[in-house]
Amino acid sequence: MATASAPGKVYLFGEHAVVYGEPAVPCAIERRATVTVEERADDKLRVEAEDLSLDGFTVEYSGPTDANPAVDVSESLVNAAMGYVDTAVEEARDAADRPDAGFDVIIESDIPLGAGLGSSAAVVVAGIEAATRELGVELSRSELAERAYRVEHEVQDGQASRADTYCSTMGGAVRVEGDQCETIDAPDLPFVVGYDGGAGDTGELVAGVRALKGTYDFADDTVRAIGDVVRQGEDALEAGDVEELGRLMDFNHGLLSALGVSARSLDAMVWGAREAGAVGAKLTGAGGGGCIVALDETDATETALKYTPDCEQVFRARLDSDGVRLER
Ligand SMILES: Nc1ncnc2c1ncn2[C@@H]1O[C@H](COP(=O)(O)OP(=O)(O)OP(=O)(O)O)[C@@H](O)[C@H]1O
Ligand SMILES: C[C@@](O)(CCO)CC(=O)[O-]
Ligand SMILES: [Mg+2]
Repeated sequence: MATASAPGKVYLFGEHAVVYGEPAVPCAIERRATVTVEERADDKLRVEAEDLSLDGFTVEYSGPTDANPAVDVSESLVNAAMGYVDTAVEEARDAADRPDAGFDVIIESDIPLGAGLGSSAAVVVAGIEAATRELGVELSRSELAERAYRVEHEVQDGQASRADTYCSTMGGAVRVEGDQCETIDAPDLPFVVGYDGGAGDTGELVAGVRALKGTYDFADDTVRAIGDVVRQGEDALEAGDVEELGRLMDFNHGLLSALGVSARSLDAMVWGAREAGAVGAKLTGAGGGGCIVALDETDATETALKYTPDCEQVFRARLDSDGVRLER
C-alpha cells in the first residue's frame, strides 16, 4: 500500500491566458488531496472517493470500456470523477510498464471540487505518485509533473496548461510559460479565500475562452493583456510590493470577467473583499463559480466575506512549500 498527497493552489495571476502561452504564477496552498493505492490481484480498479459529495462514492469497474460498473451514486458524477482517476492510473501503469495492474484507490481531499483551487491536479499528482510507488517505481518530480499534465490535457479535451500540475508537484510559487516551468521566490502572502459553495467545469470554461478568442481580435488582445499583467506582477513580486500585486490582481479579475469566466457570486465576493480593504481580489482558477483569492493582512476581508450572502466559506490559505509528499 502507498499513500501520497499533493496541494491545491490559488492563482496570483494568469489563469486561462496560460493555456495560450502567456505566463502565469500559481501558488500552492496548504490544502491537500491524499490518495492511497493498493495493488489488486486482478486488473480491476476500485475507487472510493470520500469527499466527492456528501456521502462520497465507491465504484468498481474494469476500465473505461466497462459498460456496467458497480456504482452507488449517479453515473454523471462517477463519469466526471473517473476521467481524472482513470487517466492518472493509465499514466502510472505506463510509467511502471505494468499495463494490466489493478488497484484499490481511496481519495480523501480537503480541496473543494471544481472551485478553482486545483483539486483535479492535486488528485492526479498524488494518484500517479501513490500508484507508481505501489508498483515500485520512483518518478522524478519533473517526470511526475509532466505525466500529471498529460492527464489534465487529455481530460480537458486537449486544452490545458502545465501550471496546476507543476505547482501541485513542486509546491511554493511557480512560474509557467508554455513548457517552461520554474519555482520562484515569493514572500508569504496573506491569502484569504472566499468560496461560494459552487463549481465551474474547467474544460467548458476553457473552451468558452477559446471560442471568444477565435471570434474577436479584442478577446485575443485581452488574453495578451493578461500576460502583460503577469509580467508586471513578476516585478512586483520580486520587489515585495504587495500594494502593486493587489492592483494587478484587481486588473486581472477585470480581464477574466471580460472573457466571460466570472460569475455574480465571484464578483460579489471580489467586491466584498475590496470594500473591506483587501489590497486586491480576483477569481482563481477556471472560474464560473467556486473561489476568489484576496490579499489582506488584517481580519477585515475574512469578516466581510463571512457576511457576504454569496460566500459559503472563508479561510486563510498559507503557501505550501512541500509540493507532492509520500505519506506512507
Ligand atoms: N476528492 C476527489 N475525489 C475524486 N475526484 C476528484 C476529487 N477532487 C477532484 N476530483 C476530480 O477533479 C474534478 C474537478 O476538476 P476541475 O479541473 O473541474 O476543477 P478544480 O481542479 O477543482 O478547479 P481548477 O481547475 O479551476 O483549479 C472533479 O470533477 C473530479 O473528477
Ligand atoms: C483555466 C486554467 O488556466 C486553470 C485552471 O485551474 C486551465 C489550465 O491552465 O489548464
Ligand atoms: Mg482543475
